[in-house]
Amino acid sequence: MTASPTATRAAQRDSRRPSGFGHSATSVWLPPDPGHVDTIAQSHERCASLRLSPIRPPDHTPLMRSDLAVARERNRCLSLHAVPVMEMLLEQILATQSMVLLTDVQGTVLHSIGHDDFLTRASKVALAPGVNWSESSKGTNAIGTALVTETPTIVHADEHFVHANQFLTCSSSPIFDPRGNLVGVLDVSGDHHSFHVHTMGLVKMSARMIQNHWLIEDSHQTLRLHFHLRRDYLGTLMEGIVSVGQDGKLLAANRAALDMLRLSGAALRMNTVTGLFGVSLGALVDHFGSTLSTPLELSLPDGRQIHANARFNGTGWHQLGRARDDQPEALAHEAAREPAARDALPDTAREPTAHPNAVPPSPSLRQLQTGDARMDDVVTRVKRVLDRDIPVLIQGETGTGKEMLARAIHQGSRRASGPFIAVNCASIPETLIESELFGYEEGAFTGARRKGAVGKVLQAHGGTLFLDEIGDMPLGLQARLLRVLQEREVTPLGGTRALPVDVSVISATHQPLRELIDRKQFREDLYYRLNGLVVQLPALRERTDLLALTEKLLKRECRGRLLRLDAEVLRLMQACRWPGNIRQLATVLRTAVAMAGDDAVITVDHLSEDFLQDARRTLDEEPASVAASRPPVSMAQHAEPRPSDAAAPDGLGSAQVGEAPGGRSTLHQLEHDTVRRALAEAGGNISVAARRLGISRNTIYRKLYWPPGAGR
Ligand SMILES: Nc1ncnc2c1ncn2[C@@H]1O[C@H](COP(=O)(O)OP(=O)(O)OP(=O)(O)O)[C@@H](O)[C@H]1O
Repeated sequence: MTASPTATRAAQRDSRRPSGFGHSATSVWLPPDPGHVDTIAQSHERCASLRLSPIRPPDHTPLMRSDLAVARERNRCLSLHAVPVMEMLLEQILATQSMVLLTDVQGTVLHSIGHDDFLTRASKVALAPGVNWSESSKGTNAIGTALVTETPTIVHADEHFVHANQFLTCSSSPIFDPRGNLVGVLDVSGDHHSFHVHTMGLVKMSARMIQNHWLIEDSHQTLRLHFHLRRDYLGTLMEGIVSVGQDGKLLAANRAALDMLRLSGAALRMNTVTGLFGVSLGALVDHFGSTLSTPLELSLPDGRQIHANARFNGTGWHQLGRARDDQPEALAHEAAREPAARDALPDTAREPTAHPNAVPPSPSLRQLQTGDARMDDVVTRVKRVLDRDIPVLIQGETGTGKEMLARAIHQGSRRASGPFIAVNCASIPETLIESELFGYEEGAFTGARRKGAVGKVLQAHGGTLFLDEIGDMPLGLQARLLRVLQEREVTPLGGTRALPVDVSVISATHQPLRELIDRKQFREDLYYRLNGLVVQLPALRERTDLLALTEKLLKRECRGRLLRLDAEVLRLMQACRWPGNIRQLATVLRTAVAMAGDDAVITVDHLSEDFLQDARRTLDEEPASVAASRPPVSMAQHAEPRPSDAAAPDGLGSAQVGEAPGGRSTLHQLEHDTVRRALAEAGGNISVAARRLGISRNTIYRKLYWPPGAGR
């Protein structure tokens, strides 16, 4: 049985009955285990070495609203799976005057819900969305410390480093995505008088629920193996779950599985079901495909016995059976590799092709050209250095599509069949970047994960390593990265053997690296190693293809439905400064599509309050001349689209302006007239007209000089 929210809710209800947790019963605080005291002591040492003050109130400034919106969008999958569980968790602890918080991997609170009385007190110490609760910002606290140790953590009363936080009792559990990456923290915080011994258990169970739900949702057309060392734990939140691809490779796992298998997420993906469980995919399909199958007893490579059940998300077991029959070589190869595959050698360090739902599909470079001249130029320049071993440095504000471009470069290169490994240097806690990048040998350090792990650099072997937010890489590590790039070999932490590695490097930043060099925050030699080709992505407000991009994203969000934006919406979109760039545009459209329900037209009523405020503020502030120069938006000024118009491949306006032939304007004539008028108004300056119309110069030429029906 899978851990369904309902079943678990019942289990939780039962488990709390004897203690009377449902009413305001509290417990006496006792350190949960001997390791707890060490954890707190080590955290206090870290805080002291960071020169944090226990007395001075820490900085509570929350993120700006637009930055919080960006952080939430970045963590959309996490929120999607966590928020329903948070609500359920709150129901369980309602009587304890506490609150439930969700943070991202940097410790920034994304969502908080809770008891009204406590919310008022909590707001004084800024347990609120947008505020950062990492250890380096707030000292020892359950969220920050759980992020460092990657284990469930309680911090009670005066265990908090900062005195102002000592009225709190907090229980946190880290959350890992289906690939084993730490992505955030779930936390319950309340007044320390309301401490309850079962809170930590509830938080841990809720975190497991989030992870299992995410993993199960993410595993399409894959077989899932649910297992445990004890048969009676099958079907509980304690069971391990791994998803297996059609070629027998392991794709994802929950934390319980990784712990039982004693593997990191990256090492898991180098294994096959045969290698780890001693049974082929075909045998599993045969056994569990029958109606009355019973759990199987399987052996792990170290001899431990486990009990396993299997589930399948997809059209049916027979699909997997067919995949198995179609790929005898893959299975033979799988059988031949057996347990040796768990050694993380560089030539086996290729990731299997990621699960189709795990990462967004990579666009081609051509698909990034939607009519903006600066983007055209970026793509042209990037194409010239493809496969020439020239590192690319992508600069641009947040959300401008830096990672999307990096994926497109990888996709267009000879390395496309190799892995694309992205490392966000800003979102990994500073203390973990080194191990995350270079990996570590078993027993290399204490206080965090103790098993060995393959670093991201080695995982990218044969493919592309994407170093996002490179400007945030700590100075000390920059020297180490430079050495790896120069010598093309990596020595994991605690290891002695250097492993050769072949990666193509793309890095990205929103920071002016040259200024960082002047301020001695970025190494000049590393800069010159990374900047073979530097490209600058334009901010959305500078792009001339807002309408084309909007159409593309709207199509993506509508999934085949017919929807258009009305004139006022388009006017506001053109006025908006888009601080979150394309990411923000995508979010605004996604929300609007959802709010529109069955309506055929998106109106101002469907837009989020945040966006409306930003756009209206800009409109209020800008001089009348700027507003007057804004091009008329054709989409909104014409009749309702007919179904056949929706498929028009052109920009938003044109897709909606088709009119019946026979005396009235054709689509082409309307476009032609609009372009001519804009050109006349711009005094014949094609660049100005292009900018005002939101299309590229090339499109202007096409619209003016190509006959109707000619290819675009
Ligand atoms: N050309 C594009 N077409 C459609 N969607 C795009 C395009 N460029 C970016 N996006 C979307 O915008 C969002 C942000 O893109 P991406 O993560 O590549 O930006 P980024 O510059 O790397 O952001 P950050 O600096 O915050 O890491 C993603 O959801 C992506 O799918």
